[in-house]
Amino acid sequence: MKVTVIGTGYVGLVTGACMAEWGHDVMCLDLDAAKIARLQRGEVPIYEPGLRELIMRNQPAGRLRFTTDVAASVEHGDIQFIAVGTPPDEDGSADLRHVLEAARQIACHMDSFKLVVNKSTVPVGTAQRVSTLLEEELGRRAVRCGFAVVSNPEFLKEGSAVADFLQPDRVIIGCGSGTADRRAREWMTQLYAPLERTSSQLLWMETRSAELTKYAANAMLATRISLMNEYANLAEALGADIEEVRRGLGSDPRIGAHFLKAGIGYGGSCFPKDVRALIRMSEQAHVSHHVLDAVEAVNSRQKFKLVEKLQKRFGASLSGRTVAIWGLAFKPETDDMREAPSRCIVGELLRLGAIVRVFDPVAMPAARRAFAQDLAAYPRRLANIHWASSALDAARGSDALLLVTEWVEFSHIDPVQLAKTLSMPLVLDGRNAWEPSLLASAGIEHRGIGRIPAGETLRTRPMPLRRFS
Ligand SMILES: NC(=O)c1ccc[n+]([C@@H]2O[C@H](COP(=O)([O-])OP(=O)(O)OC[C@H]3O[C@@H](n4cnc5c(N)ncnc54)[C@H](O)[C@@H]3O)[C@@H](O)[C@H]2O)c1
Ligand SMILES: O=c1ccn([C@@H]2O[C@H](COP(=O)(O)OP(=O)(O)O[C@H]3O[C@H](CO)[C@@H](O)[C@H](O)[C@H]3O)[C@@H](O)[C@H]2O)c(=O)[nH]1
Repeated sequence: MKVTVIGTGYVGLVTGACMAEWGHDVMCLDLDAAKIARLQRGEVPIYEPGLRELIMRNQPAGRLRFTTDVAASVEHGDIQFIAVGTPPDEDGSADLRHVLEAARQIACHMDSFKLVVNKSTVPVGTAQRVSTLLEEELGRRAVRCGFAVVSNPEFLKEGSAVADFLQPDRVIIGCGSGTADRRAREWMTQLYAPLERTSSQLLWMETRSAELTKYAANAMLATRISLMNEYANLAEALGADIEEVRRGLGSDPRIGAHFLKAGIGYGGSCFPKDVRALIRMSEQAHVSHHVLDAVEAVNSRQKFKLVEKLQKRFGASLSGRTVAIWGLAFKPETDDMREAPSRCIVGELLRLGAIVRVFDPVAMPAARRAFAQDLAAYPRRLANIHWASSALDAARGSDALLLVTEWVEFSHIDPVQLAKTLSMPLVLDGRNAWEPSLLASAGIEHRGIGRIPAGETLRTRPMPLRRFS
């Protein structure tokens, strides 16, 4: 099928490359000329495992093309995917500027039936707004051609985006019931036909339900994380171990084992903005949102957990202290720095006077841009970031090591060598990536999130509960 994908970010590029892999004839449009030029040269502007291989295979085969030419891209695709960003507006609601602009581009150039598929994460009612905009624009141009708008939210995760797209748990499609919608249903079924091989399910529903499902899913996952972080803080206070609690909880099939990892909070381009957007949607609908408020509040606090632990150890000011940070991206296997907890942590450490030695296996260039932006008003603080060449280089001479992103390569580092490299053998593990006993055997003091430190038991640990007895 002839498909156009508008926007070549994480979602658009993965969608385009995967659809080409399925044999569809795909043209990807972006207004960012530099990005398109790189893609045309065969350079992949983001780090996403497996994506380069897909592009390298499908671009020379002529199934995947990149353009900045709006008219050509509208002409190309019978199916027009909108996969542009929906960043948070000042009040937390999703900014639909790019989505509506993409819809306008289609309307200004289309002269035959088009199926417009919304892949961006958008508030309930957006498909309706896109339909109205198309109708108005076509009316203005006095062009009589039909269209349908469907909602097809994307659930891929960064770091495993290609695999998630090619083998999704399910594909949600929100569709109306008019004549044009029947054609939309047929085309969407053909488009996703390759999924039959993986027995992934197409779930059809009302357009508004599809739009809400996307936010509801992200907020549900964010809720699990915040609740686990609250349990972790409680475990720490009561002398329990959150990893044992997690095993116990996750083995109940009603709860399930996924997304129960406590840590320093969720980040990324989706959970934080989507929880906020759902709060805003609830406000606008005059519906209470206590749970969502709490999810966000817990997450904001959790990002500072490691700094609080450092301050407990070294005092309120960290002036004169050197702190190593392992991992900057918001999660492993991506270079995405959007709402990465590292940004809060590094910013706070610098504010408290520390020198920070940072390392990330792939996100160093993106992190340089992010910190330059965050610290634009504080050039002296920015100068206190040392950009290390390796994980051990970051640890060299540091008073403590903070594990912020759990890249697998960090878990392979020899604890004995690490102990020798640090000036004080203290590791604050923000992702509970290490067994405390492993580091303890090398003489390193390990403090996780909600974990019992090696060698400490209920009997040896001062119990805060005694205060109440
Ligand atoms: N990143 C994810 O993991 C993920 C997963 C699922 C859903 N989503 C949602 O998908 C949407 C896209 O997210 P993303 O992370 O890919 O965004 P992104 O910011 O990485 O990329 C968006 C791209 O769209 C381009 N663009 C903007 N307006 C355009 C226009 N009018 N015409 C052509 N190109 C245009 C931009 O130049 C940019 O390259 C968002 O709504 C997001 O919430 C993201
Ligand atoms: O048990 C867990 C799982 C995740 N996280 C954190 O949660 C954040 C988000 O992680 P993840 O969901 O793996 O990455 P994203 O790429 O942001 O994907 C989410 O957001 C996308 C954009 O909407 C959706 O498509 C995905 O389904 C949804 O998982 C990261 O900071 C993780 O460190 C935890 O703290 N504990």
